[in-house]
Amino acid sequence: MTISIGNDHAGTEYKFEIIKHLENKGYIVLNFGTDTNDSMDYPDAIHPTAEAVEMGKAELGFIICGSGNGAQMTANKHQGIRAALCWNNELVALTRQHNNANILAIPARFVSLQQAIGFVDIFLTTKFEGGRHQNRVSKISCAG
Ligand SMILES: O=C(CO)[C@H](O)[C@H](O)[C@H](O)COP(=O)(O)O
Repeated sequence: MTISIGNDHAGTEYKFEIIKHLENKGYIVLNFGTDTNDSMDYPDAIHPTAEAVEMGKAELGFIICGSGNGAQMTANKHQGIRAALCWNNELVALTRQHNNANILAIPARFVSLQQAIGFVDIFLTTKFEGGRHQNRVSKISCAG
């Protein structure tokens, strides 16, 4: 499975640790940066990260910034993206089970690295439940 990942300067440290974790598990990772701690504009990294998932180049994605908000807002501008901002294990599981989220936004300044890596594992191993949830997910996209 191929994973898309991107971050702003607040998420760089966590991004590199998450990439190591994913590659150790055999995933192919597409890294859209940033790879430094120099201040940058998160949309510049998040748009290509989301586009890779939207275009099918990656099955799932992770976006990391300080609060996770800006990254999530940016990713959800892409028609094929359902990006969820989560800060505990239950929220991560639920957004896969109920929303079929395909990108997880991680608030690097508000969770530990250990928590973030745990979120990654839950996100990748939790399946969408379909059924009544599929009807709702199908309505997320604006008509037209
Ligand atoms: O998405 C964000 C804001 O909505 C992130 O938290 C950014 O990482 C944050 O805004 C960066 O702030 P900084 O003071 O420029 O480091």
